[in-house]
Amino acid sequence: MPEPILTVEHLTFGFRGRQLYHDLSFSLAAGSVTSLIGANGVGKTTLTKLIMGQLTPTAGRIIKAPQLRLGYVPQFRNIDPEYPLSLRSFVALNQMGRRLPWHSKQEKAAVTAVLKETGLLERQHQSLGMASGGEKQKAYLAQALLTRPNFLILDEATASLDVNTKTELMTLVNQLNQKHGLTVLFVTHDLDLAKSFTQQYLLLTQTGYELRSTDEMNEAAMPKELRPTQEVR
Ligand SMILES: Nc1ncnc2c1ncn2[C@@H]1O[C@H](COP(=O)(O)OP(=O)(O)OP(=O)(O)O)[C@@H](O)[C@H]1O
Repeated sequence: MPEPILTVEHLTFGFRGRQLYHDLSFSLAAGSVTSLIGANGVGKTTLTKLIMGQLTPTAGRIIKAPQLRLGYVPQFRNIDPEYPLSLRSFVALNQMGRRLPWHSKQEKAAVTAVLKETGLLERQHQSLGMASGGEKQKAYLAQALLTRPNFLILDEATASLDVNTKTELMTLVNQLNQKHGLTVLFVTHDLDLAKSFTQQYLLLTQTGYELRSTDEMNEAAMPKELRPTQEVR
């Protein structure tokens, strides 16, 4: 069993008197692919914020392995067709801490590498505003990959994509997992995607939680809101 890259111990947290988790404990092995599932409002995004250090636990602790480097792919939001940047320039926005006002050779090579890895290289000069939903989502993924994370949180990253595009994105995420040993935490409502593309699931409910292999997932026992696959409107 690989070392845990993240351990949550006895976590308690809530907002204004409403407790979201009480005594939540689990650990994620380096290189594991986990879906984080649960009904609307149960606290999935809040848990990702606690992991990213944007919120502080009321009790308990979150232990990160020293080598952990987090990347975050946000929920897909459509982008104005007039958005002025190309896919390439959008991805390069995440090149933080540049000392020079222009991109060095190495920085350009790093952008090219992530564009290639996400299959966007040929379309790099396409405007982001006019790109397809799948290309936009891959651009967010490429942007997150630019900082070379070894732990990627995808927050409902596929929610408004069509089935083929969701499958393509998750196939790419699985390839990154296999090639680089990337640990993945995939926040989703989609049980089919969780079963097909993740090894285990962390289910949050109002009364507790469970972390199990997706092979053992019993869809009929899942919270009602999760059972039908959410489809694209
Ligand atoms: N900053 C905040 N202040 C107060 N309440 C908050 C705050 N952020 C979230 N909440 C509440 O905490 C609960 C959990 O929110 P969270 O976004 O983590 O749920 P979620 O499981 O990700 O939901 P969804 O599936 O709808 O995205 C919700 O009731 C939400 O309204």
